[in-house]
Amino acid sequence: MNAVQLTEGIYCLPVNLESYQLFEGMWPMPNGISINSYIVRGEKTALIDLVEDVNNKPADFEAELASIPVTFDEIDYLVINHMEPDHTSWLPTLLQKNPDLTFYVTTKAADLLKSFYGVSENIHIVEDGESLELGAGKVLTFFETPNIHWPETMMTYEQSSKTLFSCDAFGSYGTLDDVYFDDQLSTRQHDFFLNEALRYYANIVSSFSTFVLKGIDRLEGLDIQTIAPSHGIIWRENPQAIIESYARFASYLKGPAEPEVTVIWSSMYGNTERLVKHIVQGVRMEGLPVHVYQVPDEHVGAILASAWKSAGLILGMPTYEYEMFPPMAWVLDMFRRKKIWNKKVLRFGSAGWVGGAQREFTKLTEGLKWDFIEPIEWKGAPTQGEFDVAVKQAQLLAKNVKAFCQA
Ligand SMILES: Cc1cc2nc3c(=O)[nH]c(=O)nc-3n(C[C@H](O)[C@H](O)[C@H](O)COP(=O)(O)O)c2cc1C
Repeated sequence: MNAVQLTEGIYCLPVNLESYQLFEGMWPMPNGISINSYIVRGEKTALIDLVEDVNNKPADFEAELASIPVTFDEIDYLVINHMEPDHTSWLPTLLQKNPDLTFYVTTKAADLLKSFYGVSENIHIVEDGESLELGAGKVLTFFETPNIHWPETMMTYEQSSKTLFSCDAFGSYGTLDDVYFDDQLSTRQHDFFLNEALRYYANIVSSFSTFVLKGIDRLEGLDIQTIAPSHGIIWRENPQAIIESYARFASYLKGPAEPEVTVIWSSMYGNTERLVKHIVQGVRMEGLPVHVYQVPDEHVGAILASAWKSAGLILGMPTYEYEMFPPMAWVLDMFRRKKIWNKKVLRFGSAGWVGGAQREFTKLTEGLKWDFIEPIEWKGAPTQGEFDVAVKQAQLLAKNVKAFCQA
């Protein structure tokens, strides 16, 4: 693949990771992901972010660099917006090819450069707002945006083209194959990338939502014509679309999220499962979209995206050894880690004798700022009475969600 030109002297070098890989070693990527590096060329040349040293992917990066053409010894500066290894793990090889390049990094990134790669020379630590003149009109300015997504993170802005190299912020899952810019997308592809942005956000960024909002505030007043993230599509027709999407995703932390309900259920022998269709019916009677996931069949990566976006959650799980069915406890632990907060919530589930799931549910959801309605728990098989209560409680939950979203 060739490098993709953004404008005179500025190129994207996207490298695709395939869908069989797990991102961060745990997140399924049904549509893969791209890792985008950028070249900015004035009289001097800067490389912004790097490729992961995995599955021979650096060979793609090298081919794209050669297509510009830029040789390794022509790279004067390596700007590292973010030290996570998906953007840096090929650094030792790059240094062998060009030992003379100068790093442009934040103070915290300099510490990580040493601990991850033993690099402590040729480092220029940038001040927040500092600029680097590359010549031929190209000027890079650096903005510290800590904790989107690691503490050392910064963004880089190229003044002449008004391009913001935003690293993980404004990124999405999904490979870049034959389209690279938002103006090349069909409506379907546009929706696809916004959905991939939501799933990426829920998996990778959601815990840092407060910092996302701070980062977006920090960019206030900056004339941004292009958002060039380190994952996914480049937004040059309407950069506000992805900025506003990220601001909206971040706002779900405090709620309300969207007027939708996510139902997540698990069942060993079908007693809990038998309530699901009545639950769904109750939500639909209130006219709200409802998304249904079975645990553990569905990976928590997909569930997180739906739960993050929904103002209402309904969770079904039976009792297992005096606690809840364990795969559901794992989902709830992930909800805690990823800050799935401020939701309207209903729980349902079958037990055999004394129960125990509800007790653990109460414990695991402490601190999530969830607003519960009366749970539905019964012994053994559900009766018509439980089916009726399921419809009624799901309807009540949906009503609460609507009121929450209108408030
Ligand atoms: C391995 C196992 C452990 C269980 N432990 C408990 C328990 O500690 N307390 C309880 O009240 N019921 C317990 N039960 C009974 C289930 O909660 C009960 O069968 C329930 O109806 C299962 O719901 P399901 O059909 O949706 O899986 C256990 C069942 C199994 C299979």
